Amino acid sequence: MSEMEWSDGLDDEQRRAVEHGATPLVVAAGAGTGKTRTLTARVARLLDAGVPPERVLLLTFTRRAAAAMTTRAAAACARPEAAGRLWGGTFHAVAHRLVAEHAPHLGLADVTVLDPGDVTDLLDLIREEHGLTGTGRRLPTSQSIADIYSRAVNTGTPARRLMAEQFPWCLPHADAITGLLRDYGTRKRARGLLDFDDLLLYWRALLDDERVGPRLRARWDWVLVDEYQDVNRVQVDIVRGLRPDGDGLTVVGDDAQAVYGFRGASPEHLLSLLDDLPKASLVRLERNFRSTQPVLDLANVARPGELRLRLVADRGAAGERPRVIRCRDADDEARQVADAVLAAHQEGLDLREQAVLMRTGTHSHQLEIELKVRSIPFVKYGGIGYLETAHVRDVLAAFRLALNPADEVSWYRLLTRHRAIGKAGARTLAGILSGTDEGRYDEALRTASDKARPGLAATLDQLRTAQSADATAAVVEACHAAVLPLLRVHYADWSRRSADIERLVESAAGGSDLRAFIADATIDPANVAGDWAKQPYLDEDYLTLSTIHSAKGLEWSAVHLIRASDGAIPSDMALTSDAGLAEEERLFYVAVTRARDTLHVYSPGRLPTHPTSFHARHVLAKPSRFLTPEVLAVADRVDVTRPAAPVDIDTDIGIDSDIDCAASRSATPVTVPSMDELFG
Ligand SMILES: Nc1ncnc2c1ncn2[C@@H]1O[C@H](COP(=O)(O)OP(=O)(O)OP(=O)(O)O)[C@@H](O)[C@H]1O
Repeated sequence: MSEMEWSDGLDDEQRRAVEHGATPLVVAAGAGTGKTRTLTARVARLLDAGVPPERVLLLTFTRRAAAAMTTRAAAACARPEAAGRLWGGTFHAVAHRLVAEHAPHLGLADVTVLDPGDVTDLLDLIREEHGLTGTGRRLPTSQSIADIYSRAVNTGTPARRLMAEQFPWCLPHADAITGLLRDYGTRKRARGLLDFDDLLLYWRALLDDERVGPRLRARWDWVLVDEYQDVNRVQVDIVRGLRPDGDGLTVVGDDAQAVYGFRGASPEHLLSLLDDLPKASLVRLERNFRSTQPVLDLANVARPGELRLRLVADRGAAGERPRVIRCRDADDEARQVADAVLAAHQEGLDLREQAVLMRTGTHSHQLEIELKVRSIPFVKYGGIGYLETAHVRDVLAAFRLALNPADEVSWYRLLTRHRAIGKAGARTLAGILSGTDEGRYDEALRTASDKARPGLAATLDQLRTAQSADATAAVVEACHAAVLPLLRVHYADWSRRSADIERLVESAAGGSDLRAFIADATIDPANVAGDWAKQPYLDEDYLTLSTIHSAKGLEWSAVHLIRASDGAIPSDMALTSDAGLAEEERLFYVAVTRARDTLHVYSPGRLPTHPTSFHARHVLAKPSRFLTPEVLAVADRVDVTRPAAPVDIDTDIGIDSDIDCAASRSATPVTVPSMDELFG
């Protein structure tokens, strides 16, 4: 009945991909060519052909994408019940399900997942033992150490080499850091803790195991992977382990949109799949359903990568040429953007249809001030994800303590939220509270300072109640009561955060399995805030400010790309390596392909040396090297600089890159290979 529905409106190439048989299929899909629609239709076709939903595994980069695709696929073939039976989710979520299912084979009594913030907390907790505390000299942050760990594990690079190449300021502490990282691995194993990288390493180990591997492989006939250009080495091994000869495998990706090199991803993985699987077919999607041809003309000349896709607009040749706007400085840039946004709004374009994209979250500081002054509501995404969800993680820490009073990392986290408890005090108290001693709560109170004691006593009271409660709702309520006063102490914007927390608490209390709730919320933290956060402080209509990373996969009618100056895009942090520079070029491509109708690219000639200070020194900046003569030839150039601004010297600006983290390993009957050799 439903063929028409799932195949409705597909173009010829999309249809070829959807109707392809069981041999391996690589879909090279340019920006805006309907990857999502194609993958969804392929799943729907499989279901329509009678494939049992549980034989299909769909791996995506966000939970939201998986949910949307499985629901739509099931609906398109009139089998809504199939949505819940399909295996769909992020690599980490599916890994968690499988690792939990095979916990006994892995020698794990329980599976407790550490999110990237917990990893930093655990490193913070144990760094003192490795001589990495004190105020006598500048020391690497726990965040930097977590980054070193994760990159070493994800790329198989020894930590010392990695430090020499990418974290030179950490090299004087190399011995202490490698010692700390070995200890980190040991502690995790001893406590049954798994970080995000462990989830993938354990999944790979299960596939490599001679008893479990064949059973896992036999579970699915069809494996579909979205955004394959963003998989790392371990994820490649998992996909190949699931479908060794490639039969039933479909991967979709775009080598020009690979932007997760810092997590060990590489566009090479997409390209090498074609070499590794001789039976593989390649379908190229080049018809773009998003943008006007003038926007695509710019995207096509800016496009890096091997696949050489040339996008053609389904909408025909008409459209406004992109503009490259040369402005004097960051303030000027902010005014230009605000003017353009308001002008478009006056002409009827909702703010929601407009976005400002930037390489790094700190680039919009001047613009945010300008928007506030001119009463333009906006919401900002990216770059501050973990800080934004810090309060969510505080509640999760309380939930974990309700289930497991020996969880030292969660104690540490909650203790650092108290008035008058610093990191050193939190380390000592976490050691006491996570012990087995009957009188540990009293001992902790005796150890705490006079100032800290009342707050700590209140927290411990509530947690004791939570630990002895049976019903999930009662556990959740006591945890909520424990955390609320801490939010007030710790966060200036606590009232907004406590509104978020109420949603989260309601949702947790409504379920029966708090353990599963915690695991879900830990594995997909950004979605937790997105799904449950109320946003009462926003107008109905607001402008989006986003890092390019967070804008991936999204689209707006009008896109303003700011700071297209060398040192910002490409980020000066990336200029030291060819690979880094290539990734910046792909980010530029991702940014320009988000625009449907209007694309404005701004290039200030002077940039502040510090993102937030009003008295910051300014340095001169060249236009981004990605604004090549070919790019400029397909754009209208607008110069709003004053003649006085010279622009021909090198940049010297210190701009952070927004970097994610995570880290990992462990062992037992199913052998997970040791990563310790990386930390020698
Ligand atoms: N066959 C089609 N006919 C009409 N519109 C389509 C078709 N396929 C996709 N689209 C539309 O094109 C737009 C882009 O699709 P989608 O978001 O799936 O692209 P994408 O390939 O994932 O893009 P990107 O890689 O840039 O994120 C969407 O608005 C989608 O509805």
